[in-house]
Amino acid sequence: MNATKPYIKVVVGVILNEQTGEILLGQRPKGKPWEDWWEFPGGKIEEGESQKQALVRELKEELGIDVHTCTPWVTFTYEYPKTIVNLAFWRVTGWDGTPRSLEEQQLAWTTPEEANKLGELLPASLPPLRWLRLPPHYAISNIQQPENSQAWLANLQQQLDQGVKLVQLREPSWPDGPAAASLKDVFERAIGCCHAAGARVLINSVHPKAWWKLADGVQLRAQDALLADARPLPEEKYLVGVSAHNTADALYAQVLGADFVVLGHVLETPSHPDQPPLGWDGFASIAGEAGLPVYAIGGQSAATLEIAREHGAHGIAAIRGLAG
Ligand SMILES: Nc1nc2c([nH]c(=O)n2[C@H]2C[C@H](O)[C@@H](COP(=O)(O)OP(=O)(O)OP(=O)(O)O)O2)c(=O)[nH]1
Ligand SMILES: [Mg+2]
Repeated sequence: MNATKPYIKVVVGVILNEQTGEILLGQRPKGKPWEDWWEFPGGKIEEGESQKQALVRELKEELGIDVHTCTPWVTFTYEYPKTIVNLAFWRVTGWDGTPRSLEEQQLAWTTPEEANKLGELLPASLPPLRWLRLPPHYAISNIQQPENSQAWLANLQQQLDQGVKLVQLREPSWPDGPAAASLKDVFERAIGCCHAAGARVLINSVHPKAWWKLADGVQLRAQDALLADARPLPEEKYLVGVSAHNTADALYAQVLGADFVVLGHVLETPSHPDQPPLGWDGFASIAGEAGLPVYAIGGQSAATLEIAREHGAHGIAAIRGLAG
């Protein structure tokens, strides 16, 4: 990056109506750089302010609302022709008052999918719109044995019925190996169930590369991500997730152009009894640097989604089912 450009720290609110999935965007006021371009409400962090203080102040100034529920989401840096902007995106889910235009800017509620119909969006705001399409729950398979396949498929169907929209197929210890034809059969059936329910499926990189495109993308193990020198599947059609255990793994996911990170394990978990957990503070400090949406993994269930979000998670990933 060019060090002579001004470096601006900005906080941005993803104001989310959790019932409809809509977000609030605004058009930049006349007379400002990028006038008339659409953006998330927000602005520059002032000297001595925390991100949260700046967020609350900006949304009061621009929209007249009093934010009471918000959590850090993704922070990343974007280089414009004349400036370098560090953008801290926060999810805003609770506020008093009705957003109204206080800077003569147009406002619009829209979905992440439809946002581009409003007009031109600030370039740095496009990745967040893509990330917002990632669901809060990421279910991970745990079939283990061919004889468990039927019961597991039934359990998968139950999770899909409960609204799970993202699934990872990961069977590193399949008896005939992770490339077995018997496993491919089960995966093909699982992919069929997921697609019928409008859910996307990623295949773990322990399985043959030829299988990844049967699904909607790949979940790279940390060690496989470090060996890749480019994103292994194109962005238009596929998702790429990266598993991370530390800051270096998470930063490398960003270098690869991955869509998201799965970071853990956060809490004690029977699947990793020997390694110490990151804990929520360890998770938060790595997630804050990842520059991508981060799923928390390790000891997660629906009951931990809120605490995960308070520590900067996009959502949670779990193999033991996400209910309860
Ligand atoms: N608010 C906001 N700013 C964004 C987004 N994407 C993006 O690149 N930016 C950049 C544009 C600007 O360079 C900077 C935010 O500056 P701003 O002009 O909104 O700052 P401000 O509200 O404090 O306004 P001002 O008092 O300085 O006029 O961040 C976004 O989605 N929302
Ligand atoms: Mg602003």
